[in-house]
Amino acid sequence: MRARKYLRLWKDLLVLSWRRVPALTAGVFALEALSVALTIALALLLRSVVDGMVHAQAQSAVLAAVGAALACVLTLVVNRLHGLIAMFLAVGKVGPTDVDRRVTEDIAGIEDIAHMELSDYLDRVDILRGSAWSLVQGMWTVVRTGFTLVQLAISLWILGSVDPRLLSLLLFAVVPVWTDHRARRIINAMEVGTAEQFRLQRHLFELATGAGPAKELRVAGAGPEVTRRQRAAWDEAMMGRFRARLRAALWAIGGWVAFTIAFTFLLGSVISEASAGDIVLLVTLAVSLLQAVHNGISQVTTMMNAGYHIEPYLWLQDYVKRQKRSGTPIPQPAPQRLARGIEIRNLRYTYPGTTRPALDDVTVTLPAGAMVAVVGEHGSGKSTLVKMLSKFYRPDAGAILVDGTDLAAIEATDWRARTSAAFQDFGRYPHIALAESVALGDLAHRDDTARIAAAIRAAGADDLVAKLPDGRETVLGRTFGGVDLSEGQWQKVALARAAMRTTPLLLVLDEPTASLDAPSEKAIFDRYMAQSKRLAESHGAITVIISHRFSTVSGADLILVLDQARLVDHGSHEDLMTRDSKYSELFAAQATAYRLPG
Ligand SMILES: Nc1ncnc2c1ncn2[C@@H]1O[C@H](COP(=O)(O)OP(=O)(O)OP(=O)(O)O)[C@@H](O)[C@H]1O
Repeated sequence: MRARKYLRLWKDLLVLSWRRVPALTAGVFALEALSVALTIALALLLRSVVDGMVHAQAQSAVLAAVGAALACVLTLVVNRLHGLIAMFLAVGKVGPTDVDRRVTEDIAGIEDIAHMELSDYLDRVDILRGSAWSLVQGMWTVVRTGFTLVQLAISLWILGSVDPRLLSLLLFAVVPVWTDHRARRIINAMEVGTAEQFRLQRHLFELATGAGPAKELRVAGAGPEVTRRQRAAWDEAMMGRFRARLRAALWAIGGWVAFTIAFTFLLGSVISEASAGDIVLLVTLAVSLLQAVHNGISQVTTMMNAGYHIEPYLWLQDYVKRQKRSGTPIPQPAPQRLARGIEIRNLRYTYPGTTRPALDDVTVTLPAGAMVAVVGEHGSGKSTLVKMLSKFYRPDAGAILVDGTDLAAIEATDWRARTSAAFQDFGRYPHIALAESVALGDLAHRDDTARIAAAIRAAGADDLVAKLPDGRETVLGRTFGGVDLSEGQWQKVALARAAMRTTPLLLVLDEPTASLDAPSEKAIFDRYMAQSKRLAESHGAITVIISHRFSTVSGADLILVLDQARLVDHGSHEDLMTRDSKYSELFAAQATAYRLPG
């Protein structure tokens, strides 16, 4: 089963290579065949040289010598060309462009984002990152191994014709192949086993050296501790690797020692019964046989090495297939407008790798056209709820019904096209101009400058644009030589992105003003209130806003109060304030702290 999958993958890659670079692909095959022919020809020509000399046939000896010299020169040329074409051009052209693209398309093709939190997935993607060339190289190694086997078979046939005992060399050759295989397996298991430690140490390294966390680490004096942990993670991973490599090396050396002893013994026993020409042929072929076995072994090793990349690649393909299969067979389009609203029914969700649900048995209806606020303490499940409304995760239990249709049955891309969102952990995209960054909110309208300008205005980012050296065309972020922004300014760009879509059914604002000053916050909220009303009137859109500032949510039509993954209360501000609710408790606490009017 596994072998069949490997063969199918190699066949796919060969077909891909043929389609993409047919001349180079044919060239590699031709060079491989030529290389085998030259090796055998050289051995036979050398025998003719010696036999010609022994039997005083000068002319045939000279001719054979010229042929042998030509074969040597050609072998050198073929080897050079092979290295250039096979490894540099064929692998380089197909690997990064086609295979890497397949991997990113596969990953992007998964509807939800739950896999991005699975360590299983992360470990494998870590291995696959930038290693597409290795998959293609693996395929070419298989082709090369095929030609090596042909060379081996011809060499053995000629050796057998001199003395059949020499055929037993093949049996001895199996020993180092097997021990090398074992060694590779030990190394593969170790690579996967230590991937998490390496990811951890890389993360800690970035933490210790990155500009972002530098301030916090210095103030807290946590730098040495982060460095200590990074070193510990590195040492543990390296020690694991060292031990595995040592064991692997012992296996490999053992196999080679056994083979060399057998080879020497066999040569010694047949050399006395052969003619002078045969002896030259035998030695030449034995050397080439040894070379072929050695090549075969290193090719098998490379193939095993490719297995290290093939396994995660196949796992990812299977995973993508399973995910796609588990979706709705015939997804439905999102409605044009919301008539009733979104019904959340007994919703439960637990993040992969955790045991406590982030949302548990949440039931509530968000009426069409409503402005809904979600409040609750940190970690109560607010962001999880809006991410589920955006169809990023599949519920463990319960459902989200959009005008009566299960969200799970609605085409994800269609639903996302009708969703506008500014998330708490918004993206920065520090390599493109501000206008382009805003246009990412709705790529279909990326050239609509009027819409981009309106989105910037809606997010209150006009002032920011006025201050930038090239206005909307200013490249943002220091990483690529652009202008860096403050946290609040980045957040305004994210908000502008969320304002690009003019007809969303769902507008999600997860702490949209957390990094903004009070006047900006007030102005933006007033604008969002107005926008929310406009969207509600035109197509029944629902706005869901998460905020820790109670003064801003009190105007919402419906307030959801989450506490430890559960919905503990819901209603309007007035409703909730008249009751002895978690909301009134939190509101009172904040009012005392900020002297809010009740
Ligand atoms: N990617 C994740 N993997 C595992 N657990 C997570 C993940 N994201 C959130 N959680 C956990 O789920 C629970 C709810 O998190 P969520 O982010 O929804 O809370 P929140 O109310 O939005 O918090 P905050 O106000 O701090 O943003 C928390 O216990 C959190 O630790």
